[in-house]
Amino acid sequence: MRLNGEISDIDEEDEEREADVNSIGVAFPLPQKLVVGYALTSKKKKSFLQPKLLCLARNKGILFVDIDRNRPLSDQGPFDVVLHKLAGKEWCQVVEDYRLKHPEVIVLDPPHAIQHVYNRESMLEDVADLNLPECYGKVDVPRQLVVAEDPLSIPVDVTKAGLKLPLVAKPLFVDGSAKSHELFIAYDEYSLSKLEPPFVVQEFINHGGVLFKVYVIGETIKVVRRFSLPDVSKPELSKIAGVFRFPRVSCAAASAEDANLDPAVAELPPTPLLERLAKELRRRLGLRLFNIDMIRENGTRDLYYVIDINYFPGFGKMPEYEHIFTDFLLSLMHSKYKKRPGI
Ligand SMILES: Nc1ncnc2c1ncn2[C@@H]1O[C@H](COP(=O)(O)OP(=O)(O)OP(=O)(O)O)[C@@H](O)[C@H]1O
Ligand SMILES: O=P(O)(O)O[C@H]1[C@H](O)[C@@H](O)[C@H](OP(=O)(O)O)[C@@H](OP(=O)(O)O)[C@H]1O
Ligand SMILES: [Mg+2]
Ligand SMILES: [Mg+2]
Repeated sequence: MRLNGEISDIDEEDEEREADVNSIGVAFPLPQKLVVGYALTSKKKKSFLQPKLLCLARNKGILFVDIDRNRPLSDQGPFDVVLHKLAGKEWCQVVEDYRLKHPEVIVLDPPHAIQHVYNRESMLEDVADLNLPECYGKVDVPRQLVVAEDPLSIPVDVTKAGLKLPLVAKPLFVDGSAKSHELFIAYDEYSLSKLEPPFVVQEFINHGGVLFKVYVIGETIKVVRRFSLPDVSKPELSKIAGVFRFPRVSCAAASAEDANLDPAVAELPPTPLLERLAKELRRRLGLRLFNIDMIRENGTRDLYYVIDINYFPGFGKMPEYEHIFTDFLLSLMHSKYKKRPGI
């Protein structure tokens, strides 16, 4: 099946099969309700556009079409939905201009909203402002400060801000590169002066070595457990000095779903808490596709910290993402048509 010269996810063999069936008149053409243009890195295409997703989508009448970055976006399609995650200011501008010119197309998600979570300072601001009712637990963010340029002033700034050791340093900007996911643990504030700004310095929260990844796709949420960095004990802290580098720590982290964990560590955050958090963040961030990394302070039952928010994360690792994502796309269409006057 071709669409304005674009090749869809249906491969040639499938095309032939479809044509054969249609030519002898024993079946109707597959229903086509929704065209989704995608602009993704090859890594993302591989992890997200898996055969199972494409097959399910096709059965539901959803067609994924690869956007050609070398041609104007408006000349391609027409699309019902544009799904994108590519780095660079130029690309952001292309998508922003397209959104203004084509308000009828649902763009996932608006570039300005994505930029907001590509900065580790603004990323957590909305969580800090939330003030959710505390009936199911308290959600906070670790205390942090931004080191913009002068690393020599860090020890004084850390003391002034009252940050407790150990500390985590993370690059301020997230741009999809391996370097922007490099993390440092500092056992003393002086060692941080060796790092290259800009970065954020955050308090390390002991959390029993398990992290909760809360995936959000529209109104659906799904939480999984992942192994995380181990706790730092007081004796360890007093014995060790220096700063230690962890390249791409979260990506390397394995699933902890089937692990034999201490029940107090393994217990998932309460669903009503996660639902409220996701709903509020969806609204405040203006994003529909993201995940929230949450930890529970070790030794507490209900003190949670959000440490990271990722735009259009690795949904390929989310259980049942194929069904959830395709249903989400269809729901977008339903709400779009419901909004039309007279329909
Ligand atoms: N403040 C903290 N306290 C304790 N552990 C932390 C803290 N911040 C980060 N970590 C640990 O380091 C990991 C990586 O940190 P973070 O999630 O911020 O980085 P990232 O590169 O943005 O990850 P992702 O691949 O999810 O985008 C976390 O998954 C967690 O295991
Ligand atoms: O799903 P989690 O564990 O959160 O990890 C994701 C990161 O948060 C994303 O930043 C990665 O996507 P990009 O490589 O497109 O930034 C994303 O890459 P992927 O989609 O290729 O798996 C993941 O590494
Ligand atoms: Mg993370
Ligand atoms: Mg992240």
